[in-house]
Amino acid sequence: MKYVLGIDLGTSAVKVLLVNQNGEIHKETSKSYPLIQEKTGYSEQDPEQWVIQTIAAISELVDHFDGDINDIEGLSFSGQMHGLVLLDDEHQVLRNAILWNDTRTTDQCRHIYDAIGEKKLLEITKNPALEGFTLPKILWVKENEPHKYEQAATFLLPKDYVRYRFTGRLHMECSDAAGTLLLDVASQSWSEELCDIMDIDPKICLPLVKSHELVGTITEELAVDTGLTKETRVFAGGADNACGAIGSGILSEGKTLASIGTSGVVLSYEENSDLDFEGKVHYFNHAKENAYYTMGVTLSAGHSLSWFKEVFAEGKDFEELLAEANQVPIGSNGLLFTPYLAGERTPYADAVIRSSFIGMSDSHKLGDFVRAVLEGITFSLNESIHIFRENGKKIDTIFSVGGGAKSELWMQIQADIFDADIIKLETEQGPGMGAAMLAGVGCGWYESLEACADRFLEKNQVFKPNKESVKKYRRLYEIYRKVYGSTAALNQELKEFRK
Ligand SMILES: Nc1ncnc2c1ncn2[C@@H]1O[C@H](COP(=O)(O)OP(=O)(O)O)[C@@H](O)[C@H]1O
Ligand SMILES: O=C(CO)[C@@H](O)[C@H](O)COP(=O)(O)O
Repeated sequence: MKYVLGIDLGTSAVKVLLVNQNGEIHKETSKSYPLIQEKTGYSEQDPEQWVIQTIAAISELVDHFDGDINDIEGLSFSGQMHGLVLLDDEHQVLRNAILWNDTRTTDQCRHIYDAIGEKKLLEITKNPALEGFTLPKILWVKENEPHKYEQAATFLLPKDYVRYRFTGRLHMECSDAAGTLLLDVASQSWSEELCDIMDIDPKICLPLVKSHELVGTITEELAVDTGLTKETRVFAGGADNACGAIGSGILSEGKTLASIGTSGVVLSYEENSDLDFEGKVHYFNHAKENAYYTMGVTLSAGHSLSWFKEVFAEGKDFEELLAEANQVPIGSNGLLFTPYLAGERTPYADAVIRSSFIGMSDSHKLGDFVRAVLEGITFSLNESIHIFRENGKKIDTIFSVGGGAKSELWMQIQADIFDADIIKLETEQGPGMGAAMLAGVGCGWYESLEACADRFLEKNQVFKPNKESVKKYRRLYEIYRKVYGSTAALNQELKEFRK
């Protein structure tokens, strides 16, 4: 039996799947790394930690592998999007990576609009200027750390950096490059016009490769560190949401994905690059060739639950917390939560907004708060579904992945709030499975991603919406939607008191 590795470089941890030719997960490992949050709105990670923990996860997996190591034929990557990794001309990292959920770049976004105009930006990149994207981060470094910017020879996205360390080869890959705001999404090439207008040397943009492309084999050093053979083939991989889509079989029109990882995402497959959502949702290249997807993003989805657990329920694990929430009725006994811990993207592109608990009373217990957090995150994702439905998309079935899909309670809450069937696959690790599928197709096991998906992906469970619960949640959702408007101005005033 032959195997591949699917490596998902998430925000909370790197997760590695060892998958065989039938799509069965033979082994999996995970290693976490911290977020560095110097100030409110800042979010960074040390790229060296990604490399160290990826090597540690693979070598642990290899140590426990009882087969022939030569049978692990290839690997590929899925990665958290948008994060800026700057390298000097000797390929040394110049500063911590500035991540997708870092919102320090509001001024730079304004500058982009002033320089290009919203219409032109949408024409080229298909997306608005949002704080999380990479171009505003490059401009922030240029303005605030000019000495670092002057030394920068190139930039990379998180998984492209780890792949570079595995192979010694520098590339960027299209599905991730789409999230930089420097790519002409329709032609899948860097926009020289944008570089020119933003006064960025186009030489810092690396050659682009496709997700399934073979970029090389692992270096001798990495083979020693991981225990893999140096013949192990490395395929480019994709943005985590594009890989999550592949790993859930979102490979044709009409299919929808909900992912609850650190962020939350609702994603819809698009055949064409010429639809117009007026920038209300993100519009990126898929990791399947010549395909696209649209997507709404909740910045702090799983992150809100992890934050709550760390601050208010230290020592409890997720299962215990969710069991308490399961004792609480729909609506959390009148408690509502908005998941704006680090600002928001869809539908409110607002870096200043912060979270609220509305309706707290002295009768509320821990379980009420946990349920309110789960419901608030899911209401936020429902706002993206709302946009898709308003634009004529029929959404009656949704594939759900990410850490949040480990919980049956949360899957049922999704079914009831989204009013759609929620499908759980054999693994909740869609992005890692998508990366493994790119490697499997790259190794020639299957002639297409679709053929691979037919063999690899199996439904495990379907969560159906309950009519009574759907009705209750509709009423609550209307109340939830009023919270943003009622708290936006208050948060502007509170801004000066933040760290
Ligand atoms: N047992 C669980 N039940 C529900 N949610 C969980 C559970 N375990 C983890 N999570 C959620 O999943 C999130 C991590 O999901 P993951 O997909 O691994 O994220 P990332 O890819 O961003 O690192 C955590 O922030 C947490 O909120
Ligand atoms: O910024 C986005 C998408 O635009 C995020 O979805 C990141 O790609 C991080 O993903 P997770 O770590 O939450 O999977």
